[in-house]
Amino acid sequence: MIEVDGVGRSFTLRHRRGLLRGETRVVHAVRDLSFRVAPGEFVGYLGPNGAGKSTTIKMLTGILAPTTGRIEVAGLDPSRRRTTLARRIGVVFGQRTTLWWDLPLKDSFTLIRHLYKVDREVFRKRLAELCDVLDLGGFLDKPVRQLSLGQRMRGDIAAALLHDPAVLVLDEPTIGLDVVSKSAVRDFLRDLNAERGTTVLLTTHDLGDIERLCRRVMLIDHGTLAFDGTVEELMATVPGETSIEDVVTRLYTRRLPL
Ligand SMILES: Nc1ncnc2c1ncn2[C@@H]1O[C@H](COP(=O)(O)OP(=O)(O)OP(=O)(O)O)[C@@H](O)[C@H]1O
Repeated sequence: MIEVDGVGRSFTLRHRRGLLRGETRVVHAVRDLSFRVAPGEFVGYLGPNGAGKSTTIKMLTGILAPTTGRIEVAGLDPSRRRTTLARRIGVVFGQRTTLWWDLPLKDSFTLIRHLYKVDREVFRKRLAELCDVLDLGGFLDKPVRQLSLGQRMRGDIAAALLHDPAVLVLDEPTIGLDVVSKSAVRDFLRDLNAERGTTVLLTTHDLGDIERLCRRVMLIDHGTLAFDGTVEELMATVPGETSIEDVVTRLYTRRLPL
């Protein structure tokens, strides 16, 4: 479902002031990244700040084109077929909303139905299902700007799934949520993956998300893939440690690759 082969992405920065004014510097955000995600997998994508996670997600969703290498998501090259790909994937950015701020939540959903050309009857059924499992009924008529963070996040997740995508990419979907909202979002994602077989790639700094949801975890550092295996294999990389938080802290601070 996701194929990444030898992918790199660099950014060229030009110094605007000071002694180096006019000189350029190249930042290699991602280098020689390769992995595959099979249909129905639920994969965690971990890494310290600045490791290259968001850059990877932007390339998977077609927002950025890779400088080198090849990417295929749901059979398409994301940067060349972004519009077609949008019908096959759902994307949730925890730190910003894709909903219309001033409109009632349900109006955002209707706009999305038109954008994605979802059949009216299919949409009605899907929205009813999502309202039920994500418990959206109490705030469908409220403008998005009046929603709490937990309500907004559930709205964003519903919006990403209205067109029933085969792949869901989540960038920190539980950031800032209280324990109850977090648990509701996690339960929903687990059921979605188990029952509908949706492929999920999850970026998070919350290791509880990884523990509760992901069988497989990939770890990126300095733009390269440093670990790819099961959570148990990840734990075994630091013998004697029993908490995933301690293991990941040790790995980040010892500097990767493993
Ligand atoms: N548009 C850009 N221009 C220049 N440098 C960039 C750009 N986007 C990302 N970078 C750099 O690429 C590197 C990887 O950034 P990226 O945002 O992918 O990291 P991340 O793993 O998502 O970090 P975080 O956990 O803090 O969100 C960083 O050094 C960052 O400064």
